[in-house]
Amino acid sequence: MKMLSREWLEEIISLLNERIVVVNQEGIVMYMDKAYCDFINTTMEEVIGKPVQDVIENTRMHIVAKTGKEEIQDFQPINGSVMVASRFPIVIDGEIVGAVGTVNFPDPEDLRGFKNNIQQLVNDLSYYRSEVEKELKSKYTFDDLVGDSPSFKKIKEFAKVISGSDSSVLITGESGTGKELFANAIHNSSLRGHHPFVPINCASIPEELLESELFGYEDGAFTGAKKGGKKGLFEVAKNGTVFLDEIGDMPLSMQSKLLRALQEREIQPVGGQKTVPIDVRIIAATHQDIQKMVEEGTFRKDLYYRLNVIQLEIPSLRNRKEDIKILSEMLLKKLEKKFYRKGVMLSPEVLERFKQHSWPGNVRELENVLERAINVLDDHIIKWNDLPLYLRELKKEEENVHQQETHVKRDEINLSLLPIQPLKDTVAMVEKQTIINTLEFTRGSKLKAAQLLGIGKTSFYDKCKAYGIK
Ligand SMILES: Nc1ncnc2c1ncn2[C@@H]1O[C@H](COP(=O)(O)OP(=O)(O)OP(=O)(O)O)[C@@H](O)[C@H]1O
Repeated sequence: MKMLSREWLEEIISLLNERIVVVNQEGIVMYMDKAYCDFINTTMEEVIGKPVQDVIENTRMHIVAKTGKEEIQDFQPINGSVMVASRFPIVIDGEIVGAVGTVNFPDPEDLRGFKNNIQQLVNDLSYYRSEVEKELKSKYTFDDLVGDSPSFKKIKEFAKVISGSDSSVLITGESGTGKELFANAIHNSSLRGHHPFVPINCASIPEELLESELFGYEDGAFTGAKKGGKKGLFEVAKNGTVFLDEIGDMPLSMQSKLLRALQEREIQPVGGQKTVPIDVRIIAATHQDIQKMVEEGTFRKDLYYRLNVIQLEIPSLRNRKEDIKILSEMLLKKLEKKFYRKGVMLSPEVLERFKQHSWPGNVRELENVLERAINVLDDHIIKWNDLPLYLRELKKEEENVHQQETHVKRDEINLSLLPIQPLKDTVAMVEKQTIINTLEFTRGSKLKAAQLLGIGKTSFYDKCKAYGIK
C-alpha cells in the first residue's frame, strides 16, 4: 500500500462500482469518496468530522460501528433513489474501531429489474401465505364423522353440544378411532372456526424441540436457530385451536411449562425475556390410560384436570360393529376416487369377516385393509382372497378377540372410579366381575371356580344365572 500515492488510491476508489464511507466508533465520518459526496451535493471538506447521520439519509453506519453486526445488501433510500447498502464493522486487534459502508448506485434499468423481482416475491409471498392459511384451516366437519351406532351417535351429539363452549377438551380412545377427526369437527363448529386449527403430535417431536415448537424462540436462542427467531404454534394458532395429539407422551418437564402457559395465558419464547399473550382453545387427545398415568405419577394431575374439563371417549370399532358397513362404504367411495375405480363393493363373506375381527387399529386399520384390497382387485367385488393374510387366518384372530375381550373386561372395574350408587349394586358389579375373572382363570371349569371362591356349587350356579354368565 505504501507504494500507492493518495491520487492513485482516490482514482482506484472512483473506478469501483460502489461508493464508500468510513466512520469511527462514534459514528463520525472519517472518509467519504468524491462520487458519493457529489451524489449527496456536498464536499469531502464539509463532511469529514461530522456525525454520519447528519450527512447521509437513513444511514445505519453509527449503529453498525456500535453493535459490530454487519448488514449486507440492505435497501436504503437516499436523495429519492433506492440504494443497495452494505455495512461492515472494522475490527482491529479484536476491538471495533469503526465501520465501512458501501452503496451501489443501481442504474435505472437495474432498479426496474429489482422492482419487478420484488413485486414477484411479494406476489409469491401472498400466494404462499394464503396456502398456509388454507392448510391451517380445519378440514373436517361433523358431517365427515360417519357412524350410525347408538354409542357413536351419542358421542357425536355430545361433541356438537360442547363445541360451542371454549373449555378445554380431552379426547380419549384407542388409536385410529377418529380422535383427530373429532378435534377438527369441534373446532370447525366453534366460534374459533374461522381461525387456525394447529395440530401438533407431542410424540413425534424430540423432547428438546417441543418447547420451541410450541412457544417459539428468539433470534440466536440456540445453535441452528433460524435468524430472526421463529413463532411458536401457540402464536400461529392465535384465536384458534391448538390440538395436542398424544398428550400422554409429553415429557413431565414440558407438562409443567404447558400448565404454566395455560394458567397464565401467556408464553415465553425460548431464549427470550418478554412474554407473549395467547388466546387459543386447547383440545388434547391420547390413546393411553391417562388416569392411570396420573395415579402412577407419569402425568401431572393438575394438568390433567386443566385439560379434562370436558372429556370425550370415542368408542372402539369392535364395540360398534354396526358401523363397519357404513364406514366401509364411505371409505370405498373415497378410495374409488384415489384409484380411479367405480362401484367397488364388499362381498357378504368379507363383511361377515369384518364383523368378527377385533380391529385393534380401528377405522385406520379398516381404511388400510380396504386400500390394500382395492389395489389387488380384479373386478369390483372385494372377496375373501383380497384380504390380507392376517384376516384370512380365522383361528388366531378368534384367540386375539378372546384375549382383547378379557383385557377389556379386566379393566372394566377401576376401584378408584366405582360409581356412587346403592351399595348392593356396587357389590353386585364387583361380584359379577370376580366370577368372570375366576372362570377365565379356571378356563371355564365351574367346579374349580366355586372352590376358589369358597362357595358351594349351587350358590355358584345361582349367581351365574342371576348375572347372565354363560
Ligand atoms: N367416524 C369416522 N368417520 C370417517 N372417518 C373416520 C372416522 N373415524 C376415523 N376415521 C378415519 O380414520 C383415520 C384415523 O382417524 P384419526 O387420525 O382421527 O384417529 P386418531 O384416533 O386420532 O388416531 P391416533 O390415536 O393414532 O392419532 C382417518 O383417516 C380418519 O379420517
